[in-house]
Amino acid sequence: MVMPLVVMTGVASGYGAARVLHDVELALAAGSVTALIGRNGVGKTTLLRTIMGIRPLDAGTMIFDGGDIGRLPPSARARAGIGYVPQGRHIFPQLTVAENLETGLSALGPRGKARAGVPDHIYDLFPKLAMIRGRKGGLLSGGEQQQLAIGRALAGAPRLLLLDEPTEGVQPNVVQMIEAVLLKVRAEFGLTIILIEQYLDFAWSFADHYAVMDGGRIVRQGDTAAESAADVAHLVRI
Ligand SMILES: Nc1ncnc2c1ncn2[C@@H]1O[C@H](COP(=O)(O)OP(=O)(O)OP(=O)(O)O)[C@@H](O)[C@H]1O
Repeated sequence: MVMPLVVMTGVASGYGAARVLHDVELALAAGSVTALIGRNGVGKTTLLRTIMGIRPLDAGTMIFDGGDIGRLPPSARARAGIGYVPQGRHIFPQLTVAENLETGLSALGPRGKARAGVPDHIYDLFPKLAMIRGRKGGLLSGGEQQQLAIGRALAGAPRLLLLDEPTEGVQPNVVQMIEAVLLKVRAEFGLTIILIEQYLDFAWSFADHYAVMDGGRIVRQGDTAAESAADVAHLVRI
């Protein structure tokens, strides 16, 4: 059997005394896309933060590519190959599009520092960003900011990409474009992806697997090809 790229066992995490994640068990095959779904406040964002190392691993183990990353700081996890597109995008408003993208190169370590500028393939994936590369991040539309946040994460050449609600606050035609780009990078780079997504139609069109969170645990998971979104909608509805 091929070793999964990510294996989480008994993962617990939270915010100080407020324990949010309890005993999370999740394994991701290399090249797979998993939609992480669930009601508001059940711990989806906290799980991505814990994988990235922004929240501490209070219990359990986190294996990435055969190595234990559970105690590594976020910068080391980024260098190991984990890219993160946070909810709200967190782009730098005073930096230009090009400068924002360059911050993503730090995940490449010394290779990134030696690199002159943003790799062409990022602008090829997002032609709009090439057109507005000199514009300040704070002036971009929601859809442009989302493209920038994804482009910045991809500039670090991750093998695991964590996407927190890429469709939030983005117009339908931009959602389609983002979906097309994600499918392309997945096919070209064999990326493994975890996607937090409220729109089940989008989740089902893009992901191979789904995992439902409730109360800080994964309470159900399966293949999107084997079940319809309607089968799990009641677990997600507010
Ligand atoms: N910085 C923080 N400090 C303390 N508690 C927090 C913090 N961030 C989130 N929480 C709490 O952790 C719990 C899980 O939040 P989390 O954002 O992980 O949920 P979520 O499933 O991603 O929800 P949403 O879909 O609304 O983004 C919630 O009860 C939330 O209030």
